[in-house]
Amino acid sequence: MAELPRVIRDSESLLKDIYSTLAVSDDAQRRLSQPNTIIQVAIPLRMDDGSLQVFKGWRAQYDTTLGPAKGGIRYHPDVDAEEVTSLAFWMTIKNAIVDLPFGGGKGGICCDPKKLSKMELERLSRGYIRAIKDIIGVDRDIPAPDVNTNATVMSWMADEYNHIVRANVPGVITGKPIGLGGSQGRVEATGLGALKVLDLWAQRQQKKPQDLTVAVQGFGNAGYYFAKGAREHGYRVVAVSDSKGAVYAKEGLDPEPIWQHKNQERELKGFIYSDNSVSDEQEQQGSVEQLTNDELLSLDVDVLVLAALEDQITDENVANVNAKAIVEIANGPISRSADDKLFQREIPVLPDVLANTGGVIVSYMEWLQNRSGDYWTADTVRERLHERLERQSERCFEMAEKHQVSLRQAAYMVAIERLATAMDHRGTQSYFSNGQDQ
Ligand SMILES: NC(=O)C1=CN([C@@H]2O[C@H](COP(=O)(O)OP(=O)(O)OC[C@H]3O[C@@H](n4cnc5c(N)ncnc54)[C@H](O)[C@@H]3O)[C@@H](O)[C@H]2O)C=CC1
Ligand SMILES: O=C(O)CCC(=O)C(=O)O
Repeated sequence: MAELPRVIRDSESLLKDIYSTLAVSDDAQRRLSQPNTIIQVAIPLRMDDGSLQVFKGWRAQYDTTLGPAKGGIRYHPDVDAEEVTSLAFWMTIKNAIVDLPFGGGKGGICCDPKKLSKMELERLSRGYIRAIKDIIGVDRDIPAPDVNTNATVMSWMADEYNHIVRANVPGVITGKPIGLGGSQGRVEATGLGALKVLDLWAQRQQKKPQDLTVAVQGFGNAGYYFAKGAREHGYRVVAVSDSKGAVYAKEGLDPEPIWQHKNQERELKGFIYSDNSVSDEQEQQGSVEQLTNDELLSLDVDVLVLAALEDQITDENVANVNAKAIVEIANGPISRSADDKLFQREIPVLPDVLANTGGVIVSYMEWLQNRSGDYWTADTVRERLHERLERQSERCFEMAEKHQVSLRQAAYMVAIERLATAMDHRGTQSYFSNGQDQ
């Protein structure tokens, strides 16, 4: 990569503002401006028809001052070195915000998993681990799920790593299935963590869930659990979308039958017309409409939740946003300049680096449980998740009020204060997760 990754170029003005408010040493500023390690690997895959394809994969470790790198693995046709580096930067920031003893990493394979059979997917996942085995490890870099990867993929990966090192090391990967070292509560943690952050923010604004309408872009793992939990907490979820389209009901949707439909058909489209599993309530209302993705993004709702991918709100469509507040569950769904425009319009954004930390927090708990061999109940996981989110969200809310800045800027300030202090204490001869002394 000839120049700095886009996320760093885009964050330049945000970081500059932070450096002018907080006393951040020049050394720490320089360190934060460059990724630590990024490797590109080739993964040969024998296809079911006997042919050979070679896939490109990456693992980036942006910074490991606070601990081993931590972050998910994404399977998507758009994955490239720049994307994983940006995502690893955000992991560095978010792990620092919620005070985890981890640095930031992210990985991915450029592929379309929908076009691979289950056996091909397993061989590809195992091949990826063989290719990156030297830079991961329970105290080095701990991958986890992200877009298009799940607990089954994580169990293949952990199993492959165990074969390589000839030992059972469940803590090298988190997000595994329960029974194979997975933690209670990990699958739903990202969506429910974001809901907790929204609850805390709404409480502070003296807003009640019953008075708030919600639209969710991205009805995948995170979006589904968010929508389900939001409905249970009393919010009115009026719309959800996936990559092919959206459904809308003014009176509110029940996410459960929509999720069943999506799992059967692999898309939301056609939900109301072809599906018998529609809830009684929806049937009585008979009012579920199909919308385009663009229409969902411009709905006049109290809360728009972005739970799909990066760059969904940009200069091109930010003027169409009619929501009163936005929650980012996806990483980087709002471009930097669109974010500035939302701030000028006084539309608060609960930023990704705080709102989507539920997943990595429960991954941390899984890692702790794997290391101790002592497994916790779902209640214990939930209580600890809520307690950490309450403490760290309050810190961000207070920082925003004290400095009269956006919640994103406040969250970055919390992270950079922690990172810079650790970097200054640590000095320049740091051990890096790639195993090299620098
Ligand atoms: N799974 C996790 O633990 C975490 C996920 N995230 C982020 O949350 C986001 C979603 O992750 P998952 O739910 O795990 O992925 P997923 O793959 O389960 O779901 C993504 C959903 O977004 C939909 N989608 C894609 N493009 C869309 C578009 N243009 N409009 C509407 N929907 C679209 C897909 O159809 C799919 O339903 C990603 O950005 C991920 O990085 C962040 C933190 C943790
Ligand atoms: O669970 C983890 O370790 C990280 C999840 C992730 O990739 C993310 O928060 O974006």
